[in-house]
Amino acid sequence: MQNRPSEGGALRVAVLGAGSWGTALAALIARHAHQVVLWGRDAAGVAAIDGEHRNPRYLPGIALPESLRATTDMAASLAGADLVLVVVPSHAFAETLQALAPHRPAAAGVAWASKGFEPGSGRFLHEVAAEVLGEDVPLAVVTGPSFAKEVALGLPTALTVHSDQATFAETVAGVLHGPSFRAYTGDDMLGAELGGAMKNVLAVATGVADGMDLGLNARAGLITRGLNEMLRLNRALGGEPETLMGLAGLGDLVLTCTGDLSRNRRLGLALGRGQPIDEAIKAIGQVVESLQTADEVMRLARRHDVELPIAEAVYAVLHGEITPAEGLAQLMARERKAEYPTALFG
Ligand SMILES: NC(=O)C1=CN([C@@H]2O[C@H](COP(=O)(O)OP(=O)(O)OC[C@H]3O[C@@H](n4cnc5c(N)ncnc54)[C@H](OP(=O)(O)O)[C@@H]3O)[C@@H](O)[C@H]2O)C=CC1
Ligand SMILES: O=C(CO)COP(=O)(O)O
Repeated sequence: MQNRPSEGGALRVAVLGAGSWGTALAALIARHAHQVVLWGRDAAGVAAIDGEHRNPRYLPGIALPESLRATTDMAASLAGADLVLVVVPSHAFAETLQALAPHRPAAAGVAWASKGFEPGSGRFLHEVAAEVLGEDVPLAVVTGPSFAKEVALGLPTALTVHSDQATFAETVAGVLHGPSFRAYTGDDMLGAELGGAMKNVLAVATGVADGMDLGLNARAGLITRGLNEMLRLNRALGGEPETLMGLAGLGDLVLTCTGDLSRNRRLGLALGRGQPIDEAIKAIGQVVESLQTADEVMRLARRHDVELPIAEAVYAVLHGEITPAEGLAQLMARERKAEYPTALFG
């Protein structure tokens, strides 16, 4: 792996995490003529990306740009970087930030495309980032409906970049935006992260329902009432409702609840068909964020006294406390009530 000097207008971007999403985003940014170095911890995977321009484990059969460089040396990936994009699973987020901190060039802001919370604490990733990196480092979250495979294939995609610093959101959106990729911006990191995390839990619920052949009405009902759960927790936490009605919330919820490329939906499908959870996780063979996120969503819900019946049923199914059939019975037996007992907007 050899770094080249950057040319006019092109930024140097370090992408940390060489799984399916990190590789797809690195390839997208490299196709936009920026200089991208992808860091991964697996030497064989990195060698295939750097030398053969492919990632056989995570994006089989997809050609990557020849300009995309890859390395297992994190310090080398960060040398001269204008921008850092972290794309590891949420459980590895804090340790990756700690590892990158000493090598981050002073001017490089840090964005991430991971979806979830810090396991065990329920902390948002922007809270973790501010603590590890310090309050002065520009931070941004990249989120929205975006399956890695489709982005890697160059299919049209729209997502959103939220930051407290408008200029940093513009910088991050600027490297992502291109002929087949629309990157919007916003300033609500909390709402954006909440949507991206919660949709994974709700995708398990619709997967379970579809696995049990409960029909299309059940699926639409779960998506809509799931959105309501997102909005209720978001209101208690102080996020903007508009964020949840956009790409970071509704958009990603619809994608993940209906698209079979979703690993969280596939976990739900397997559980709904009666497959044991360990077998299902092994068969998926990639990160399934809901396994940690369900715990953290319920931790936040209890802390803020918000009722989330669908997320709670998913939590109980994932922990083997109830069967999918019992989860369904539990949801259907709930009291009849107003659709909006309290206003969610305004
Ligand atoms: N895939 C997608 O379509 C999308 C994913 N996301 C989010 O992106 C994040 C990453 O997921 P994704 O790329 O899909 O996951 P994958 O399962 O495709 O890949 C996981 C990657 O993370 C690496 N990894 C695992 N643990 C660690 C660790 N402790 N330190 C460093 N690297 C580690 C793996 O390395 P190794 O191979 O060595 O195990 C692998 O490169 C998740 O939060 C996910 O929700 C968001 C939008 C779309
Ligand atoms: O976040 C995603 C799409 O936006 C990917 O979803 P899964 O993690 O369920 O595969």
